[in-house]
Amino acid sequence: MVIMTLDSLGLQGKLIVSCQALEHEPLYSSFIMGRMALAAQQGGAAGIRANTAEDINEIRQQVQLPVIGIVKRNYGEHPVFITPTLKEVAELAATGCEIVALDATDRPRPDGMSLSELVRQIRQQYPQLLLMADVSTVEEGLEAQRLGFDLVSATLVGYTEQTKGQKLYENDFAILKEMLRQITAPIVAEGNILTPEMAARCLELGVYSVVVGGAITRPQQITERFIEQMKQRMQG
Ligand SMILES: CC(=O)N[C@H](C=O)[C@@H](O)[C@H](O)[C@H](O)COP(=O)(O)O
Repeated sequence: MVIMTLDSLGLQGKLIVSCQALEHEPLYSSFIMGRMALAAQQGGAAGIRANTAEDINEIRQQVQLPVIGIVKRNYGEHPVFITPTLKEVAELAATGCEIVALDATDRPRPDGMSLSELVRQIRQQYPQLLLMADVSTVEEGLEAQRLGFDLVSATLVGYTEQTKGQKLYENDFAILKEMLRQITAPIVAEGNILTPEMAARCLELGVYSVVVGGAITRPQQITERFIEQMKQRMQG
């Protein structure tokens, strides 16, 4: 078993492209996500973030880049859906992905396991995996650091009850700045990074890596933004 260090993956200062499409989305297909990843690699991405073992297996056939794996799974009405339990971690470990990202918010998990116990069990069973904490607040980031996560990502800013309506880029990435001030673990900028300028700004602020999803791999979102700008210009 090869134990990777984070630095050996070459993600520092680089772009990671999230290639995800859920069941209700037009590009829902492992084949298409594999090709999205290939396009990202050709464009110079240093890593890929992807959802489900099926997509990751296809992506790993197409590209040689490190993969951050997640499994989005809904347990009833439960709000925690990014790699919620050990079951999803086991599915990801089987793909050989280098990093597993999981919900590290302070919300209860669907199986009732605490975050610290989950991390303990993952470290014991899958010592080869690097762990990324998807958080929504500075406090959650600090707790993730305390639990020994290898990376802390702002993925869930705006997506929890506590942060509803917030956008990561607001006030020149104020939350990110606060995370960088208080947390010494590598910080990842992820979520609503819509332009190359925003990605560059995050790096300038000192994040370890930037993850961009929809602005590169969700054409329905990209189309909407074009239309919105065009409408605004013609009305204004
Ligand atoms: C909140 C949530 O479910 N985030 C997910 C996490 O993997 C993905 O749907 C996002 O696409 C990803 O975080 C990248 O963000 P954006 O697509 O905004 O660049």
